[in-house]
This record gives sequence, C-alpha cells and structure tokens, in this order.
Amino acid sequence: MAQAWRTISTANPTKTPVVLLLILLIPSVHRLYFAPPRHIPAIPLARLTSLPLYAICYLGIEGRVLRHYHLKYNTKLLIVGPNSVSVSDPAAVRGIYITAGGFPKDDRYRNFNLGPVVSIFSAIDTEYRDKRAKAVAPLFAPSRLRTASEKDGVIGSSVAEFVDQFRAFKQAGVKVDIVDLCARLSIDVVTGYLLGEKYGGLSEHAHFPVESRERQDLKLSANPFIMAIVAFSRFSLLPSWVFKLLYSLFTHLNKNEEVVTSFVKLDQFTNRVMGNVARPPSSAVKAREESAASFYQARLLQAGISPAEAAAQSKAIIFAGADSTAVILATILFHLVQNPNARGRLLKEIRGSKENVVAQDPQSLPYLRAVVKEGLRLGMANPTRLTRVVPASSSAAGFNVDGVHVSPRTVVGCAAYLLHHGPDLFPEPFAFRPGRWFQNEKEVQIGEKSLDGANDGEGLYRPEMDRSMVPFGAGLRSCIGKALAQQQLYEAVFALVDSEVLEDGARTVQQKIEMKEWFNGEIKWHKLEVDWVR
Ligand code: HEM
Repeated sequence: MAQAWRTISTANPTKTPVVLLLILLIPSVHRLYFAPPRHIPAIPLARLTSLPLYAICYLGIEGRVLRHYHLKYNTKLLIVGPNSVSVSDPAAVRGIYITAGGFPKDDRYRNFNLGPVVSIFSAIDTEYRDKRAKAVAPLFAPSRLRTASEKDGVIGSSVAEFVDQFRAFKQAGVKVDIVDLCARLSIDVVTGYLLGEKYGGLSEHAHFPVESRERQDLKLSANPFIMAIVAFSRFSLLPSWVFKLLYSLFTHLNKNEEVVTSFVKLDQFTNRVMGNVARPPSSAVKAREESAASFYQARLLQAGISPAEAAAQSKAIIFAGADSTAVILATILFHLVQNPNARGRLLKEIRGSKENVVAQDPQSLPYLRAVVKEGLRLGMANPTRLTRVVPASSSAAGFNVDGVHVSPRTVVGCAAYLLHHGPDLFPEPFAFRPGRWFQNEKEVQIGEKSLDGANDGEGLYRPEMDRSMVPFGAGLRSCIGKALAQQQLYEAVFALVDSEVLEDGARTVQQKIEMKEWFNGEIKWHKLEVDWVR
C-alpha cells in the first residue's frame, strides 16, 4: 500500500489530487448508479451518503422529514441511506416484523447496549434475548396486573396518589406540569410492580405545599437520567465506533451536578432492590422473600443471570418502561383537556359502568378503548424507524414492498410517525378523534359522531387502521411491557376522568404537543402544563 502511494506521487505530483479524488469517488459513483434501485425515490444525497439521515436524526426531525418525502414522491419505499430504506406501508409490517419471527435487528441496536451489558432491547442475538425475556414474561400476566390494580395494589395505590396530587393542584388553582406528573406515576408503577419497591416519584416532593415555588419548580429526580438516555438516541444511527466516540465526548461535555446526582440516585435505588432479593431467606421474612422471588431482578437471577447484569437490566427496564408510558399518558390527558366533548362522552361511559352490578374492567369500555388507542396513535413515544436487516436467507431473498424487490442486507424499517399519520387511513391525521375507531354505524353512535366529528364511513377502514398501528412495535421483538403500560394507561385515564379533575375550566397552556423525533421521542422542553380558568 505504502509503495502504491509512492508510485502515484513520484509519477506526476500535479495529478495526484485528481487521482486521489477519483479513487475516493469510485464508491460513491458506484452507489449512485448501481447499488440502490434507481427507480426508488431518495431523500437528497441519500444514494451517496448517510450524512443527511444522521443530520435529521440528530435534529429530531426524522419522522416529519421522511413523511414529507414519502408524500412528495407518493412512494411506500424511500431510500434514506446508501443501504437503508424507509417503508411506509402497513402491509409490509407483517413481512418485516412478524413472519417467521421477523427480520433481525440491525447493528444500530448495539449503540443501545448498557456499556458492556447487552439489554433485552438491544440484543441482536435472539437466543440471548429469549432467555431473559422468557424469565420475566410471567410478570406481565393479566391476573397479576389485575391484582396490582386493586385499591391497595401497586398500580391502584399509585394511580390514587396521582389523582390526589392532580386534584391538589386544581384546588390551589396552580398550574400542573402533566409530563412531570405522568413521569412520576410511571416510574412508581414500573419500579413498584416489577422491582418490588416504588422509586418514590410521586412522594419525593409531596412534602412541599403545591403553592410553593419548590413544588412547582422541582421535577422528578430521575429526569436527568432518563433525558440523558433519550438524548443519546439522537446518535443511534451512527456506526458503532463513531457513536462511542461521540458518546464519551457528549457525556463529558454535558456532565453537570444534576445529571451525576440523578445517575447516582438510580444506582443506589437499583442496588437497593438487588439487595432486597439477594438477602438469604429466614422464616420471619419468608412470605416477603416468596413474593420478592416474583420480581424482575429475582427472576433474572433465577435464570442464571449474574447479579451485575440483572442490576443493569433492571435499570434498563426503568428507562424503557417509565419514559414511554409517561409520554403516551401525557398525550392522552393533553388531548382530553382540549376536547370537552370526548371527555364528556368518556365520563358518561365510566359512570354508566360504575352503576353496573358487576364492576367492569376499564379495558372493556369501548369509548375508553378508543381514547387510549387514539392516544397511542398520536403519542410519539417511539416515532422513528424500528430498523431491521433483510436476511440473506432464501425465503427473505424475495422480500417485496409494493411490488419492489428489496435486496438482502438492506436495512429496512417502518416508523410510527409515518404509519400513524397516513392521511388515507386517518383523515386529519394529527387530530385527536377517538370516534374514528368505531367500526359500524351502531358503534359510531356509541362513539358519538356528533361529539367528536367521526363520520360513519371512516369506521369501514378500521382493520386497515389496526394494521397501521405500531406503538409497541410488532412481532416477537415487540414491547414486552405492553400489558403493564396499557393497564396503567386505562387505570389512570379512568380514575382521572371519573374524579372530574379535568372539568370546570381546565385548559392546556401549550396549544400543541411538539416532539423531538429521536428513537425515544421527547416532548419538547419536557413540559406540558394544564391550568385552570375560574
Ligand atoms: C406506552 C408505553 C410503551 C411504549 C409506547 C413502548 C414501545 C416499545 C416499542 C415500539 C418497542 C419495540 C422497539 C423495536 O422494535 O426496536 C418496545 C420494546 C421494548 N419495550 Fe416497550 N413500550 C412501552 C412500555 C414499556 C414498559 C412498561 C416496559 C417494561 C416494563 C417496556 C419494555 C420494553 C422492552 C424490554 C423492549 C424490548 C423487547 C425486545 O426487543 O424483545 N416497554 N417498546
């Protein structure tokens, strides 16, 4: 190689830069003319380089930019990098994520490893993932969730505390930040339910009166930890070595006391819950130990996972569970505050269900289901492409999207931002309209056409609409915490609407929800406020 450089430079020094440029351009020219099919539209420069994709990912505008180009070119397939395509086609979800276990996750997921530890979420090796996911799966059984939702259960008591705090803000006429309050509820539910001890999100600042500056200014202490991870996801598409470099640089530059304290607090909490299950059983605490054995960290230890890894996996689940559920719940509440008609309809349904002799499971209430579904559609907890790689196997060699062949080793992915905002399936895609989920005329009447503007014809599209919904991903690698998240959403919306806290003058301070569309979507400024007009 060194000899070759010398030959070029001694042959004709003035031509060297030109020759070098040509050599450098060969791969790009090859990409431009041969690699990706020429007839598939691309975002600018994407056939040559991934830099535009990295830039929009960094800026948190990936969802809206890809949607713009899909609509502009009227295409279901869009080239977003030399070896990467965005798919905006509900019919492709099955092929990419479901059939035969779905395509494997691509290399970008390595960037989500927890240092040396591979999490359930970041694992590419499915055997590694299955061992851990199977160990914890029984925790999400419906009967266990129902028990936890009773008055004195972890979910039931946390939701009651959440409603009480909401009410206290209202009674004092003080603005409430629903993103913060939902984050407090979510972290308590995830930790209390899975790890056997509540983090204490709802209680940590509850000793300050709601009117005090401290109470209004202080945010959940785990926020800096959560937001640091959310912010790293803006680099997640980069090659692993660049990511690592930027990660250490970014960590160094953004290190401040608040972030360090938050990480230390999370470490202390995780060590404590690990200690709770590591203690040797004694007859006096037998009952407690028995129930402790049914917690997340204990089940991982029982499956042969090392204590250090079980601790890291527990920390990962706090992030995975708390942040996404908070984003979706805050989205639902924000829209309910802005839609008195939907709220009125929901209150009527909830009150009706309470008059029933047999208490009804919130998840069986049709209008509440539509409200939660519409919130999951609009809530951008994971707005961007869930990337996978087309395997080289023969069955996948024929993978097609809308009649176009996608070759093996191409990175493919569907984004909730695109599938959830398809204008054909979801007219007025950015509007909150629970009524759109009702299937036939009778159901539309239940959904109150006159109340939220749904029209009869839309219901006919519902199966297609369902296929377009990927808030929890799809297939084997879809969210393992879906049942827990849904239980919290239903219980919290039911209880809050039933309490009538959102009645008599509640209004949103922000007019709309603005998001940073990173892999984990972030509500801008991490704040959405509700105040009260008297
Ligand atoms: C409304 C709340 C939630 C939303 C919207 C959500 C969304 C998602 C999505 C989209 C994925 C798939 C990611 C991909 O394919 O790359 C996922 C995976 C995952 N979620 Fe959630 N999630 C929520 C709540 C939770 C909760 C409560 C937990 C834990 C208790 C959790 C734990 C996980 C884990 C461990 C995975 C990885 C599964 C695997 O790769 O096998 N999530 N989630």
